[in-house]
Amino acid sequence: MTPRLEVRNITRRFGGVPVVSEVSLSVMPGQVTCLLGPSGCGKSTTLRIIAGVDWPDEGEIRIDGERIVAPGFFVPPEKRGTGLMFQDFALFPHLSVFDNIAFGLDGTRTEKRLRVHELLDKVGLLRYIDSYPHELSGGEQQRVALARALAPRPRIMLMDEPFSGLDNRLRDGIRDETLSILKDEGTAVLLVTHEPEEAMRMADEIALMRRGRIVQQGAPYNVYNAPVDREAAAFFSDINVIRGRVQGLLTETAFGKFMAPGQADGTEVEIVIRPQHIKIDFDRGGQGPAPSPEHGVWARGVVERARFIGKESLVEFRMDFDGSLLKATVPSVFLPKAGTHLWIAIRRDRCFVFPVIPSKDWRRRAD
Ligand SMILES: Nc1ncnc2c1ncn2[C@@H]1O[C@H](COP(=O)(O)OP(=O)(O)OP(=O)(O)O)[C@@H](O)[C@H]1O
Repeated sequence: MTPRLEVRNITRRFGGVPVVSEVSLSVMPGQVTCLLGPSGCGKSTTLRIIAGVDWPDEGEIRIDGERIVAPGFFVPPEKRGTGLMFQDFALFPHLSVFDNIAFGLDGTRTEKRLRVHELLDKVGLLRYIDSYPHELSGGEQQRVALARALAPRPRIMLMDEPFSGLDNRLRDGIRDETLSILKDEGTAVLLVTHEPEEAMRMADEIALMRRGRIVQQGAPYNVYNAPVDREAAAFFSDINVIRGRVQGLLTETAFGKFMAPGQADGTEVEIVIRPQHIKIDFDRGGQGPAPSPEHGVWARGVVERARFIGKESLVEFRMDFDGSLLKATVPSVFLPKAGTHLWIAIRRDRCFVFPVIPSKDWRRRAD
């Protein structure tokens, strides 16, 4: 199937410094792809290039297989069939809801009325058709902005942090509603966000961006459960890092030996595990032999501190093996006293093993 949007190797430099480097990504018809990454990594610049308000120094962009950007070739923004929605993409204050939505529409008055009615019905705001933006709440204005962006049936919707201006209580509801309207219209979407939860909630596909590059693209489940490196794992949640050195393909840790396939002897490796994947054996209070292996491999540690953090508790351990610290989140309120000895377990299939990359090399690797 031809991708709705295909970005091939685009690079953009400002003052000779690359801000977007060899970025390639695609969005299939009817799919939501999230461009996810920390502030300043080049997400908005990529989106602006696709929208046609900026241009790349190198690379090519196609929509439905048609070239819209290539060296020496540039289709103007209004001819690309893209819809835009930004956080501060305000409605026209002097126009009614109807006129705001009909603004970019071609066709007869009747055709426009039909389309505006259809969209206002979808966003549940038909009763406000003759109201003015200042008479609507922030969430309602957002829904009108969505209807306006969708009105001309864009081939692809480009959304830049469209929900970040909304207060927390509203945000989840509007996000879900927006997603169902976009799916209902069959619109392909490229959504820029710096929030992993938002990307996981909205995306069919996540493109993870860092220092101007896409470092991983895949379904949310895969990006979360098979991160390419430690930094990718840490972007989605708090992590534990267990350090070790490879000897004959194995690394010795508090939890026994770990396989480190493909790593040469002497290589320093990091075993990464999320705090929610660590189990605690509360029954035997760290006494006696290690518990049964059904929850994984066990090691003993002493509680350093325990805190209640909402729906769960966070327990920090100092490991007997090497004095390192590990964090575990446990459901409900369970706050063991500091100094208590406990057995804790990790499942090998929840661990990711990565070679250590010295921090000074991160930038070199990205450039
Ligand atoms: N016109 C410009 N001239 C010079 N530098 C720019 C320009 N536009 C963006 N940059 C720089 O490029 C980098 C990437 O910016 P961009 O807005 O694309 O990042 P972002 O990932 O969208 O971040 P945020 O989430 O904070 O908006 C930043 O360091 C920014 O200062």
